[in-house]
Amino acid sequence: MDDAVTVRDLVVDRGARRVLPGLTCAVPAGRVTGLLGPSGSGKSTLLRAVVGVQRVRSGEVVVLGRPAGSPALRSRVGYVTQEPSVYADLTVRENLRYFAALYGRGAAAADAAIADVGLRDAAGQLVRDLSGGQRGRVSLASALVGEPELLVLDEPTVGLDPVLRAELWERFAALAAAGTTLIVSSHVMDEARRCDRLLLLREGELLSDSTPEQLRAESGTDDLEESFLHLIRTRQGVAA
Ligand SMILES: Nc1ncnc2c1ncn2[C@@H]1O[C@H](COP(=O)(O)OP(=O)(O)OP(=O)(O)O)[C@@H](O)[C@H]1O
Repeated sequence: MDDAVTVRDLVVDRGARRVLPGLTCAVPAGRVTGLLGPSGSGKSTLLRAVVGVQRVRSGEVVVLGRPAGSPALRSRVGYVTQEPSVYADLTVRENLRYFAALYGRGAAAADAAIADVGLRDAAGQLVRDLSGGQRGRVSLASALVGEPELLVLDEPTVGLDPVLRAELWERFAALAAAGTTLIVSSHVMDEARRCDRLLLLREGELLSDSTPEQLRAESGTDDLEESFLHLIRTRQGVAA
């Protein structure tokens, strides 16, 4: 299987801190890859490097065959940050029509993206009047509307209720089935089971690159949270 993203020996410093000390990993094309790890482990930093907005000290990040951040990737990669980046003084529909137009798409694509994130009933509302979770979904829709080949989503389900969260994960799986590559960061281990592949980060190091099934088998538990803890303890044991 082809890799949509390859990261080799990536070193990133943020402030005085070395956040990624030499990370090597890959993201398979047409799959949902979960990027998991505790708060501060470097997930957002890695995602920023993949979309080409992170200053890197050394190493290589190749995205869809080109260096991360290449102008040619702009319309092929969608990025949704933790902070919703949409226009508060426009309605949901106006936001989506605007983003659709940027990608050369029309009103039908905008409406479809609104429906995809479950906001049809709020389409006429100003974004500033929405809840935080709803605003996040508008941001997600603004990336979906461009139908990018690679979708990079930084904690897209934060603040969502379980029903919506499940619906979004179904949507991610459907996108992957249609050929889109998704990288989804989360620190909710429950979401790990919905991924085809899992990258587990801890303090900027890749603890594991496997599937949910492999992870469970290796640790002898069905609980992915337990598996993660098992992995950390094993590594600490090895390091001691
Ligand atoms: N602008 C910055 N200047 C200095 N250090 C930073 C900056 N942004 C992040 N860091 C540090 O880099 C480390 C990794 O941060 P990062 O946001 O990549 O982690 P994360 O795994 O995405 O965390 P979370 O799950 O909480 O979003 C943290 O220790 C953080 O304090």
